[in-house]
Amino acid sequence: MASGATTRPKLADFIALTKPRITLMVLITAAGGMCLAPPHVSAVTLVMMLVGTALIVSGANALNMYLERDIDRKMDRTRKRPLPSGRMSAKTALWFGVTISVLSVPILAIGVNAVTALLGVLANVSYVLGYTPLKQRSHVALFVGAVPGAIPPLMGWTAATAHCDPGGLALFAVLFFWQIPHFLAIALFRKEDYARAGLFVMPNVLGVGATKQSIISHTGALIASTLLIFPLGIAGRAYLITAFVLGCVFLGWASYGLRERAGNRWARSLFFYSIAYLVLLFVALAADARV
Ligand code: HEM
Ligand SMILES: CC(C)=CCC/C(C)=C/CC/C(C)=C/COP(=O)(O)OP(=O)(O)O
Repeated sequence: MASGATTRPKLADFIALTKPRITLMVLITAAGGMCLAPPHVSAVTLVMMLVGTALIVSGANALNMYLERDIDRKMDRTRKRPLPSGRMSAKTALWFGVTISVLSVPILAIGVNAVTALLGVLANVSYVLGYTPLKQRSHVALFVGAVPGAIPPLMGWTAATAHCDPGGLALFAVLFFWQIPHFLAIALFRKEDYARAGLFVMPNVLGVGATKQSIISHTGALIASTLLIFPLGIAGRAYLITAFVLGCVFLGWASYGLRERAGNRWARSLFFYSIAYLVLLFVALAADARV
C-alpha cells in the first residue's frame, strides 16, 4: 500500500485528487439546473451553490481516490495519480477529502438551503460508501454510481426552488441515463485494464454484445428524458430540435457499434461524443430556457 509519500505533495496533486475535469462538468450541470428553475436566484446564492457543490464533489472524488489507492496502482489509466505514485500519503488524501466534504455542508445549508445540502450529502455518501466499494463486487455498481452523478443538476434546481419537483427530476433522469452509455463505452475500450484491477464491468461480466445492447437501450431512455423537458415547459422548440438531433446522432453512432468489427476505436469515439453531447445539450438548454 502506498501510504508513505516520498515527496511533499504539490498543489497540482491536490487538484488531481479532485478529478478537475469531471468536477467542472458536474458544475456545468448544477449551474444548468439552477438557471432552468422557475424562480430567479441572486448571484450570491449562485456562487454559494457552485462553491458548495465544487467542494462536496471534489471531496467525494478525493475520498474515492483514497479508498481505491491500491486498485489505482493496477490500472494504466490511474497509476500516475498522487496516491499510487507515492507523491501523497493516504492520510493526507483522507484528511483533504473529509475536510472539504464537511466544509461544503454549512456552505450549502446556510448559503443555499437545507434540501440542497441534504442532496449533496446523499450524493457524496452514496458515491464514496455505495458505488466505490460495490465496483469491486458487481458491474451493477454503475447504476448505483449514476445516482450521485445525476444529483448535481437537481441540486442546482433545488437551490432555486427548495423542492424536488418534476423539472428537477427530469434533469436528474437526463444525467442518470447519460452516464450509462458514457461509462459502458469507457468500459469497452478499457476492459483489459479493469480486469487487471479486479473491477467488475459489464463487458467482462455479461460480454461485449450485451454491453452494446445496453448502450443502445439506455441511449434511447436518454433521448426520451431529454424530450420530456419540452412538455414540462423548461425549454422551447429550438432546444427540442437540438436535443432530438444530438440524440439521433448518439443513437446512430451507438448502433453503428453493433457491427462485430466495431472495437476500441469506435468505443473511444462514442465516449468522446458523450462528453460533447452533454456540453451541447446544456448549451441548448441555457440558450432556450423558458424562465
Ligand atoms: C457512473 C457514473 C460515471 C462513471 C463510472 C464515470 C467514469 C469515467 C471514467 C473512468 C473516465 C475516464 C475515461 C478515460 O479517459 O478512460 C471518465 C471521464 C469523464 N467523465 Fe465520467 N463517469 C461517470 C459519470 C460522470 C458524470 C456525472 C460526469 C459529469 C457530469 C462525468 C464527466 C466526465 C468527463 C468530463 C470525463 C473526461 C475527463 C476526464 O477523463 O477526466 N462523468 N468518466
Ligand atoms: C454532489 C456530489 C458529491 C456528486 C457526486 C458527483 C460525482 C463524483 C460524479 C461522478 C460519478 C462517477 C461514478 C464517476 C466515476 O468514478 P470512478 O471511481 O469509476 O472513476 P475512477 O476509476 O477514475 O476513479
